[in-house]
Amino acid sequence: MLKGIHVPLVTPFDSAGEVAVDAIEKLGRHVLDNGADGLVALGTTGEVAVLDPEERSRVIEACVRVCAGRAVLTVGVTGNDTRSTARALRELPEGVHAALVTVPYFLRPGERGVVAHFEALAEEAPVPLVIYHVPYRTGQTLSIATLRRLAAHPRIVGMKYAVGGIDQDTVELLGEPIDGFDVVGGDDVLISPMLGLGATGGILASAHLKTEMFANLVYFWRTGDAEGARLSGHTLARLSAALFAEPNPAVLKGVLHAQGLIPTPDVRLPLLPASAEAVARAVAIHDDTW
Ligand SMILES: O=C(O)C1=N[C@H](C(=O)O)C[C@H](O)C1
Repeated sequence: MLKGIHVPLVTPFDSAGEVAVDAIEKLGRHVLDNGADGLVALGTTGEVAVLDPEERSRVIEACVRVCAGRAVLTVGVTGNDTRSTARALRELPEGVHAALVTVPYFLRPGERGVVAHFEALAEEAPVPLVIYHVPYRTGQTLSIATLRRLAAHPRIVGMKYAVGGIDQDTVELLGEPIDGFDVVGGDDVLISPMLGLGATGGILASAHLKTEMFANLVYFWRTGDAEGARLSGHTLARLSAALFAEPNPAVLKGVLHAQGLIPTPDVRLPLLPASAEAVARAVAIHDDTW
């Protein structure tokens, strides 16, 4: 289900600070036209934490319209308590294909708690689950044994793996692929080595830009063109590093606005707008990338 490039859409705001639904649709169509395999609504990049429930629904509905009949739509469902996360999952509308569910953050319930959480959610969810494993944000590490146990669940179909590096666990996890379970990269700068090790794709904020090149990167690794993959991987990593120079998605929104793809570069507090220098640097690297 999670093969190729999936773009976690930013949530554009208009000049009055409201969610710009038209811009979501325009941007979603733009990245799909340029080779993305799917969209992710309400990711970290979509500033899910600062949207109220009604805004979240409007974002999901816009993405359902964009993806209908043409692409995979995954929706981020955040929460660190099992009951309210299960409720949010049950409320997902038709047209959503999978839910990206974060390992419970901040509480640090331990590995057994994490397994119990996901097993309970998998029973209730109307769509398959993709686990978002990002220990530097959640504060909860997971062993290989736990990852494999979760992967064996028939309703858990993949994992966005973003541990901030590539270590022995990464190599072990990708070294023995599990049938029906896709591991996708979620640390943008590391996507090329992750694909080289066997990740099936990526959920990458950076892929709003140079989407076709990101799609080609997946294709190069899949078809064994190591030279092409290495070259585009290094080039795209430079772009990603510039986009993540300040807290995501501030710089990315600055670049998308500079390109006329979203009406304002605005983010909501506690995020601050990107500095002019960071945006100018990312624009320069972007314009120099092919
Ligand atoms: O929203 C997402 O999904 C992503 N969030 C990550 C982050 O903000 O740290 C980055 C990744 O590109 C996708």
